[in-house]
Amino acid sequence: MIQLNGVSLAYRDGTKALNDVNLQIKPGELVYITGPSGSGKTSLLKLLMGVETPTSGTLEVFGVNIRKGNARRIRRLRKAYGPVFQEFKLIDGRSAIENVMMGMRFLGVSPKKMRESATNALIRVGLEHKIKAKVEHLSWGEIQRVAIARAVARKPRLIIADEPTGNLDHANALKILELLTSFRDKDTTVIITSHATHLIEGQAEATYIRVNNGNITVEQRGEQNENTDL
Ligand SMILES: Nc1ncnc2c1ncn2[C@@H]1O[C@H](COP(=O)(O)OP(=O)(O)OP(=O)(O)O)[C@@H](O)[C@H]1O
Repeated sequence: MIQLNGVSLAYRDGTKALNDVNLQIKPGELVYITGPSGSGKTSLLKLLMGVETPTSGTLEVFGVNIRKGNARRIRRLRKAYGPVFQEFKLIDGRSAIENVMMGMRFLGVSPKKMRESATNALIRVGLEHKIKAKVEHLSWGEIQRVAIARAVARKPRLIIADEPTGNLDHANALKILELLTSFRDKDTTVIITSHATHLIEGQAEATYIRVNNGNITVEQRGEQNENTDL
């Protein structure tokens, strides 16, 4: 469960990124975050990841209070995340599988198990033929798939993807969204930010968070919120 009560975030220079956000995300939800550039989408993700802490209000992720002074528990909480962020670049000169395994370094998993999970994740994203390919030789769509494999090989409870469709044409963007959403199950929450509202609006079962100038509105479609406690 993710719970935000009256959460605001102001950066050190005084920029107010989020104002009084109230939100609850249940296990197994598919959540899209949309909104114009600079509206606060990434700031919201940074809070959920514990990279930033609320300036006011309370934020709890899987029972961990995201606040200053709670760094150790937040670090441990990060094992439950599967981040697909542009900033976490893949490492050139290394193969797809090496990159996926690097994402699992701090999980305390044996090298054999890491290789097995990484191989399965690459197969799941359709890259079985590129397992040993150096990432700099891959297409942009394939790079996104490696990034997704790196996230899901961690067997996360929360997959967070920031603009995963950027730089992709319509058909490939749709495939990446389909792939990401396919990892949602009753224990795995998937949160995706996107500018591309035309790509994501069609979902029958999803929660839409629209961010505008630091304020959010939430629309829930379909049954997913009824069933998550079963
Ligand atoms: N580290 C920071 N210090 C100061 N201001 C910041 C910082 N990061 C973001 N901001 C500001 O906070 C506001 C929200 O930014 P944020 O990155 O969350 O927007 P966004 O909706 O993700 O935008 P985009 O779609 O362009 O990525 C913007 O005004 C931005 O300039």
